[in-house]
Amino acid sequence: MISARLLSLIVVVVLLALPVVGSPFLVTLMSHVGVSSLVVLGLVLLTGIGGMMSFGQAAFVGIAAYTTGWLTTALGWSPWLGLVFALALTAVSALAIGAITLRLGGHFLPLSTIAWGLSIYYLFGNLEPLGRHSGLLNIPPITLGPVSFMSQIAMYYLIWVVVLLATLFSLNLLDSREGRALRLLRGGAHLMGSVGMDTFGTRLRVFLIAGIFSGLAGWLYAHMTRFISPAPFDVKISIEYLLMAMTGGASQVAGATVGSGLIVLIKNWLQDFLPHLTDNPAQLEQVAFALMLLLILRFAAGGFMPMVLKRVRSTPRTVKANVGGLPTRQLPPRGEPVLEVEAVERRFGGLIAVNKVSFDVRAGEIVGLIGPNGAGKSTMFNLITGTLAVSSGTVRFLGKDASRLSQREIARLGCARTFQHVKLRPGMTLLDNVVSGTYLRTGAGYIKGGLRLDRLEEERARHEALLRLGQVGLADRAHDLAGDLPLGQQRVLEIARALALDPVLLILDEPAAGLRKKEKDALATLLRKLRQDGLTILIVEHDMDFVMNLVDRIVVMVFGQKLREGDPATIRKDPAVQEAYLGGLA
Ligand SMILES: Nc1ncnc2c1ncn2[C@@H]1O[C@H](COP(=O)(O)OP(=O)(O)OP(=O)(O)O)[C@@H](O)[C@H]1O
Repeated sequence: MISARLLSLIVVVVLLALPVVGSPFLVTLMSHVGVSSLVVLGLVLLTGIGGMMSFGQAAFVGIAAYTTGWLTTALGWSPWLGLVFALALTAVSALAIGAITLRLGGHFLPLSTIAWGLSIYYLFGNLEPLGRHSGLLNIPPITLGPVSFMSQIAMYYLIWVVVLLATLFSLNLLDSREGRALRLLRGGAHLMGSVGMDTFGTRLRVFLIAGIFSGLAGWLYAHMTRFISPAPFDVKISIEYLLMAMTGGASQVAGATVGSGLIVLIKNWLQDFLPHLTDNPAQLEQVAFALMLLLILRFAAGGFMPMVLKRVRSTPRTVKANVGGLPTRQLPPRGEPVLEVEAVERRFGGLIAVNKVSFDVRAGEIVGLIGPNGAGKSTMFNLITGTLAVSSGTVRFLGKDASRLSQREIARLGCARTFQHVKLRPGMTLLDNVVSGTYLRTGAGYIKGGLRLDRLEEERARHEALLRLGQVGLADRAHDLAGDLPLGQQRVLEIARALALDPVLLILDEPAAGLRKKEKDALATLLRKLRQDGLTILIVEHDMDFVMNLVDRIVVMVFGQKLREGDPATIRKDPAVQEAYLGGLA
């Protein structure tokens, strides 16, 4: 085992020493690895972590390269001004393309990036001022005061400084508030909305960051090679970038450099070796790459980095105490209406899942919503939390009409929920899953997160999360992965995440399912304690003993309608309710 710190130090020392000990050819090759790493780093964030496939990254590299290339050759501007305009144009293109395509689900996003990549490639090849397919020549080198980056060695150092800074920024970002939003993207919009995160905004921002990393690569590439033509910005090269990400380990930041290094070196070796085998080495190179892709998918789908990380020791960061708390909200006085559901209806085509149901929930009480399978309970929860839109009727939350509000807005008002089908990020620790619940109580954005200017707030959020984990009895497993918990305990973990929102109303969908008797008792004790502290709770649960001994009031639903409402003792004796449950309550 080697420590992560020592390994990083070794990498930096090797990179520093390489121009001294390596051949000029190796230095040039490694500069190309660095440029590719930047693009692939963006793909790690976008595809590996965010789950969005893009075949258009080479086009962003091209936009930046051509912008700086044209401005510095045709207008004679400084490469630094070229950088400003190259990044600005890349950012505007990424935002425009992202705004149009990122709402598309399934295969439409990758398909649209192919279309975009192809159109940009043909645009470069057909515009007279950009030199058509011959490209732009004599692009000037970068200079900084007396320092010129004309030599390959100077350029090498500049490129790797940028790569290391971008890598650090990405690592910091992933360990920040917005980075957690990015890591939750694969959990889906309902999970993100339930903790107040903006799915589309997060997708757009990471698309922008990946575009800017590609833009930086394009700027460096243009002033390194001093000549550009459309070929390196083709969709084929975008596929190569994806191959690099997969080879390194698409969800690992360090995988970007490792994957770029491996593919650039293999490509270089193939270019030396294949001419001995065939007269048409270029085509055989494509075949070799296709084979490599298949082999990686078959035998090492996670890429190279996870194998390395198994041998790297990293100790979890301790959670600091005495950092102060996050802001908390004032709970409404006991007995005041928190939730008012009035004649709410939800149709799915011809099916009426919830049919003009009305009830209310008052501050400081626990209300149970029960009914046989398919009665419409989960649909009702989804209507209350904004996960589904009501067909008609009104949902009022703290006196405010919330019928048309989004999930995020309802979460912001103080409504936190758990899900019938658990929604957690299994590859994140328990602590990180719960910290994601503090999203609305914290404010650090991308810049603060990436530059690590968010530490005090982050420590407070982590402290808060540990307290919530302690409340549900999971503090000793804070640094374990959520996916390692049994399903019943994952439901309890969802409660801790919901509590981290500092809610007024806690909505629990079958929280006791999968728990053992002792764990159910502990959960009931926790919910009673929360009620005592003034929290309002609405709960769907099939375990009748659990519900009857816990709640103050029960609403019974059958076939989408409200059948009865009353205290547990009355409901237990009600013949209509017993009939609905086929004698199950008697
Ligand atoms: N998205 C949907 N599209 C179509 N029909 C749906 C949808 N969601 C729920 N339904 C239907 O609405 C009805 C109520 O379902 P719902 O899941 O709300 O019931 P439930 O009381 O929560 O049941 P269970 O206890 O089994 O979870 C069912 O007939 C279900 O098939």
